[in-house]
Amino acid sequence: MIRIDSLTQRYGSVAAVDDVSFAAFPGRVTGFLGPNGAGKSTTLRALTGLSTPTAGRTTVLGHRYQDLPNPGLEVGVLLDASAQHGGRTGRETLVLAQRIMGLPAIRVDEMLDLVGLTWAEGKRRVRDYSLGMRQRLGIATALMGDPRVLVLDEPANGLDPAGIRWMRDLLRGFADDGGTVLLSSHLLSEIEMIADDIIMIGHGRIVASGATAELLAGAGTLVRSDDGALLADALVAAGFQATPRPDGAVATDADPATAGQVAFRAGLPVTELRTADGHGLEEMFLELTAADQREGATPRGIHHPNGAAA
Ligand SMILES: Nc1ncnc2c1ncn2[C@@H]1O[C@H](COP(=O)(O)OP(=O)(O)OP(=O)(O)O)[C@@H](O)[C@H]1O
Repeated sequence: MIRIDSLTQRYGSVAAVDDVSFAAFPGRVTGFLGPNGAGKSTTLRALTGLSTPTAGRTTVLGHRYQDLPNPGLEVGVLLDASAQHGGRTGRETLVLAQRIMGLPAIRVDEMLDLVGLTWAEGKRRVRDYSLGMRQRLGIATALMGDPRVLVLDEPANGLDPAGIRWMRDLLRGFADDGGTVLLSSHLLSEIEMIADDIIMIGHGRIVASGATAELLAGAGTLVRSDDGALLADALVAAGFQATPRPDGAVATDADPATAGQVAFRAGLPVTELRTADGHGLEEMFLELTAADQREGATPRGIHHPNGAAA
């Protein structure tokens, strides 16, 4: 599990990330979606200990990344595939990672196989790799320590359609085996296809979050009580769909009056009850991306100004 709690990162007077909170859960692929410059990389850098946040806290599996004694065994990270040393071969890059993590040498060949890099490609220098090959090498490094969590910044960049499908299947399998995947992208179409949950960021703030299907449908009712899990159980028992959101609210296909009655019968005091007003995710994303709205855009619709993590 990954938690980002009230993270703020300022560069001078600019808040690249402004009071951001969310969580990524085991068994799920969480897509971190936002236009260029929204604050995705800044958040992931703070999460992986590469920068010290101005305020807030980030944890992976309950610990700060910096406090993990052998982080590669817990968290696979790929932030910038082009940052690998161009003078080393792909194989040398993996051997370094294998030795740093104290793993058996066989892992290098296993990882080359896993990411579809041939023996000959492994012998080539990274500077002669295509971006897609670098992404595969980066994913091989990230997976080498058999971690339970993956943090990937724009991993599909440079992959061809077959490569994107390969990566999608790989991440799906990783999550289905109980792993936690957090990956960023500036492409809604890519995130839609791969992510179970979406966290959307714009101008350094979370503007929408929740289960992908629910966000894309964008309608229904939003109901909140102190115990979101119990409330979701009660709604499901009453025959409705109910999805607990990372911020503690529950989205359901019950109408607001019915959702309120279900909560009342379950003895759960309702603290918020409203129609999820269906402002489409795509429209919101386009609004954020529109060049003429880069400054001062007011996100609407499924909007969680507090962005509280579950
Ligand atoms: N070291 C830095 N110094 C000053 N400003 C920075 C620094 N790093 C990032 N920023 C600014 O912070 C904002 C967020 O950048 P960030 O790289 O996190 O965005 P992003 O969502 O990852 O974008 P992209 O999709 O283009 O990678 C941008 O306005 C960027 O210019």
